[in-house]
Amino acid sequence: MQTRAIPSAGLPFRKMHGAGNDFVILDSRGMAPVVTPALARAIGDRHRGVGFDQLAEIRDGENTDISLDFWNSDGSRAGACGNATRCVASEWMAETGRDSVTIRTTRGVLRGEMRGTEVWVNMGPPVLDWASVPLARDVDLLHLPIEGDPVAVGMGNPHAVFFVDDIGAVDVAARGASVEHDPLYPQATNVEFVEVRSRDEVRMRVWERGTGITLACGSGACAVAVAAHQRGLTERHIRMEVDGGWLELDWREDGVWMTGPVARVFDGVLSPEIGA
Ligand SMILES: N[C@H](CCC[C@H](N)C(=O)O)C(=O)O
Repeated sequence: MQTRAIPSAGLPFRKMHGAGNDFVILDSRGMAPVVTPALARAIGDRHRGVGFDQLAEIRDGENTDISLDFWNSDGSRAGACGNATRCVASEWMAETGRDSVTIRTTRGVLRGEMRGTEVWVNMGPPVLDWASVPLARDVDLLHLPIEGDPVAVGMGNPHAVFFVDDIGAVDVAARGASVEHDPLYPQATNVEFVEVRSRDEVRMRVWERGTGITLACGSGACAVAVAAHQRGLTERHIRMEVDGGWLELDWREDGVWMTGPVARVFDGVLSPEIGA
């Protein structure tokens, strides 16, 4: 795809948090996209760039209000990013005064809407067939042949959800890094660890594919809500404590809906040298 160069005046960006999941957001509406894998890595470098969990590039809608592309800090694409979707949906509705938004992503059209003061986003239905997660072969998604008996769920990106008795005892970095590249996941996977506290509340910690430990992961939270309900552990509507705060998930007929805190942190301008 044809990308444009960073203008000599620099590239404006916005830094936002969604429950501590942190994003650099670029707005390329009306222009060619600017992000390449190398630029994503440069901006994502916390010493030489800005640092982020994901980079989100807003693009013109295609029969939608807007489109969104997501990148990880290692330069790979993230097929879904629930918390950045909530951040952008919230900003767009505040700017336009509208109470709903449609967003095209690589997994299809997502919808955000205001419910009172809360911004809810429908992250779409879970993907529950092995080839589309994707997994390498036909296995029982509810009991993967990986130590720790995880559940596989696709939310536009792959997830492996582990249920544990004591989340404080899990070495998220060590386990996450090894499961991320398990051969059962040909495109690698995001890895979630979950302690179920009641039928409506869980605690979750996450290792993100291409990024590492983050304070929250929206698509991961959706995958956890689906996995926990499928295992018979929780209701369809739950509260989830993550390292960066609380999310609320509601698995309905039309998809997994999610809400939680969003924060605008700062606006800045990247110098053209960042891409050099
Ligand atoms: N933080 C994101 C998910 C990033 C997933 C990414 N690490 C991938 O490669 O799939 C979220 O809120 O959904």
